[in-house]
Formats: sequence, C-alpha cells, structure tokens
Amino acid sequence: MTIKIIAFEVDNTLWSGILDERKIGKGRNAASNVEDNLECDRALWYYRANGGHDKSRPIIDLVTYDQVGVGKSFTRLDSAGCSMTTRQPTNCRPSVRYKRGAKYLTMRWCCQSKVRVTPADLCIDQIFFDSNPSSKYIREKLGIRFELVNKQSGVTWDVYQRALERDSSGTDNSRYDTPFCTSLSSAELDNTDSYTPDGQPDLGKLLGEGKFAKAYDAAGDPEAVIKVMKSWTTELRRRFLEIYAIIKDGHPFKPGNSNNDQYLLMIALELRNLYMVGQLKAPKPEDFSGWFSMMKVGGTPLWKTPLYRKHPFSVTFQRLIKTACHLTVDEIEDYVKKYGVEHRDAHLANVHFTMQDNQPVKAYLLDWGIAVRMRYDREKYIRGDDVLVWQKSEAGQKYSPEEFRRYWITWMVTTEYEANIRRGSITERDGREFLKDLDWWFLRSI
Ligand SMILES: Nc1ncnc2c1ncn2[C@@H]1O[C@H](COP(=O)(O)OP(=O)(O)OP(=O)(O)O)[C@@H](O)[C@H]1O
Repeated sequence: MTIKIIAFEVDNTLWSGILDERKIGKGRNAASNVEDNLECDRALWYYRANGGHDKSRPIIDLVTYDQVGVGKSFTRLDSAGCSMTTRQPTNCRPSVRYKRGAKYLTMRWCCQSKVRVTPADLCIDQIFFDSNPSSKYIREKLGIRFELVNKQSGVTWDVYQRALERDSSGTDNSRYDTPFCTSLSSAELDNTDSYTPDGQPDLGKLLGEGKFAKAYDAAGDPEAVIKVMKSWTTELRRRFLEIYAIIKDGHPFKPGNSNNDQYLLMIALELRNLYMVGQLKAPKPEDFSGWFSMMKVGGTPLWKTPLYRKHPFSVTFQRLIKTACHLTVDEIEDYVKKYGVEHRDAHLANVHFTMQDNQPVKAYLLDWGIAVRMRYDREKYIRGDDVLVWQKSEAGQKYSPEEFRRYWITWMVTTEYEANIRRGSITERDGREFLKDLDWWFLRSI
C-alpha cells in the first residue's frame, strides 16, 4: 500500500513547543492584529527548512498538496490525492468531506476541538505523526497508521524516512512495523509507558542473549519479557509470513539449506509455540516485526540454588537434578495434554523452579523455540510432523507415558552431564561410564 497522506501534528512535533495564539503576534514581522499572523497556515510559511540546493524555503512550500488546520483543527501535509482540496485553508470541518447521514466518528484530533470525520472520507493509507500518545487511538478508530514522535527531537528526517521506508516495499506493511499502534490490544495500547516514542517496546534489564536474540525485561510490565531479534530486517517479513502461515495451519515447513528460511522458521516456530501455549503477549505473529513480548516465567534457575554447586557425582547434586528432571517432565506432559505442544529443549538452563527447603517443587519451562506439535491419545504421546531447525524432528514418534518419561529423563541427564564434562567438572571417561546406567534416574522416588 502506498502512503497517500502524511499528516503531522505541529506542536511539539514539527516544531518544539506549542504555538501560542497570544504570543505569535510579537516580533519584527508581526502584524498589528494578532489574528492576522495566525491566518491559516501562516506559521508554516514562517517556518523554513532546507529545500535542497541549500536553499531555505517555507516548510509548507515543500508540500505538494497541503491541508492545514490551525489552532482547533489539524494539519495534513504532502497529500497525494483523496478528497483533499489544494491550498485551501480550512479549519476543522471542511478539511474532510463528509456525507449527510453517514455515521461519524467523533474524535479529538491533535488539538482541543472535536473533529468529525468518516472513515469513508479518509484514505486509509495514511501516516499520522504526533508527539501526543493519546492520539494513538486513531489507529483503532480509523485504521490510520500512527507514528508516535519523541517530543524532544520532533519529526527528524530519520524518523520520517524510516516510517515511510517501512511502506516502500509495496506490501501492506503499515500493519506490521509499528508494534506500538498496530499489534497490541486496547489495554496494551493504553499502557504507553511500555513503549518508546518510536513505537518500539521499552526495554528493561538485559536478561541474556543467544546467537540470534537478546532477552530483556519489559520496562513497563513486570510480567513480560521482550525478545529482540538481532538480525531482523523488514525485507524478511514477506517470507516470514509465508512460513508462518504454513506452520500455523499445522503443515510442516522444510527450510532446506537456505539460511534465511532456517532463521525465519526458527522465529516462526517460537512465535507459534508461544501463541499455542498462551504465553505470547505481543504482537500477533502475523504482525511480527523483529521483536515480541512474552509472559515472564517465575521461579529460579537451578544453577542459582546452593545445592547445584555440589560435585556432579555427589548424592545431594544428583537428588537435586533428579527431582528437577521429573518436575520438568511433568511440565512437558502437562503442556502436551493442555496445548498440544511438546517443549523439546528442556535442558536445565531453559527451566526455572520454585524451591522449598532447597529442593525444587515446581518447574516452569522457558524458551519455546524448539518445540513441536504433539498429542496424547490417553495411551501414547504422538509427535506431530513439525520440522525443527538444526535438530532431529523425530516426527510421528509414539511413546507410552513411561517411554516418554524415560526419553526425557535420559535426554536431560545426558545433557546435564555432558555439560559437566565440557566444563571440566568431571572427566569424559567418568562421565560416559556414569551415563551407561540411568535406571536410578527413571525412578521418581529418591
Ligand atoms: N519468558 C521468560 N521469563 C523469564 N525469563 C526469561 C524468559 N525468556 C528468557 N528469559 C531469560 O532470558 C535469558 C535469555 O533467554 P533466551 O531464550 O533469549 O536466550 P538463551 O536461551 O540463552 O539463548 P537461545 O535463544 O540461543 O536459546 C534466559 O536465560 C532466561 O533467564
């Protein structure tokens, strides 16, 4: 969709501060009547900008079709069509043609007055720049894309270009790249504290980072964690949406050797899985633009608890790990039964625990990037045919509950002891010898 109208609030957005009708009449060029200085779009003639070739020109001169509302109206610049008239100074009402008998939306637009417009009369393909967060609801009411501008910096060339570039691919990107105004529920939209002026989520403390993403606390929401992909670009979106649509519908997607497809499938799986288990907060996967927020999982990582520091062959360490593994399998099973998703990366760094008397009593699974569809038919756990990236998918495998538990306990204990071998806490030989017989680990009782 090509953007046809670019609309700006002026106060604190195009210029700093608020145009004060009672003061603008002062100064060398002021007319004796204050009102004369304010006629229509005069302020925009006084306000000059570099119009190319180092020539300063009135900013309004740079606009092809302008529609300027003063004081109690709104300002629209750079209009390339719609029902706008050219160079016709207006106040609020004539600025949008409206029909008798149509249902009107009444809204406060930029300034104090109520302006009545109909969605039909406004072209949907518009961007509106404003530093006032409360204007964000125009997105909901009119489908107009809203770009919240930082009051301190105003609309810089960068902010302007970035907003327009997001739409230059010819697709309806306007729905996707502005998480602030497009992807969130009304309640989230109201919580403007969580988002920075340019529409990105407001990040809190860095929790950790992997090869592809960084995880942060959400500054405005103690119950959310935000993951920001390190190498996301807008150009990837079209392909991402294709891949997401496939796996969302329950079909496997095979990424082959394409690095891009592998990367996108990894993201798509994480979003789909989080969505399935009800932990995705924003955006809707279809609106993904390089970040997402998810529910913050409670509990403590096991490595932060005192007993974890014991030697890997000590009884206290093994009891701790065994309890943790069984609690984790409980969770994996629970998610399969409730949501039809099997977490397939449940090593102990991806699980938090509630602790009691130094022992874990409840597990919480993190990191749903490696997880596949699975169902339980009351006899067997049956793995779906999702394709995993960089890992065997083992599609169609069936397990009785006992086999399933053994499968996971074996995987977890092996992963944990291999990590201890890598860390040098135990020797390779001792570790391998130890992993030959895991019978004690399968029995839940200590
Ligand atoms: N939903 C969550 N709730 C609480 N903490 C989380 C959540 N997601 C991630 N974290 C924390 O952020 C850290 C980094 O998470 P993330 O999943 O991005 O990285 P990773 O697992 O280290 O790397 P990779 O993405 O390569 O698996 C985790 O170790 C965990 O402590």
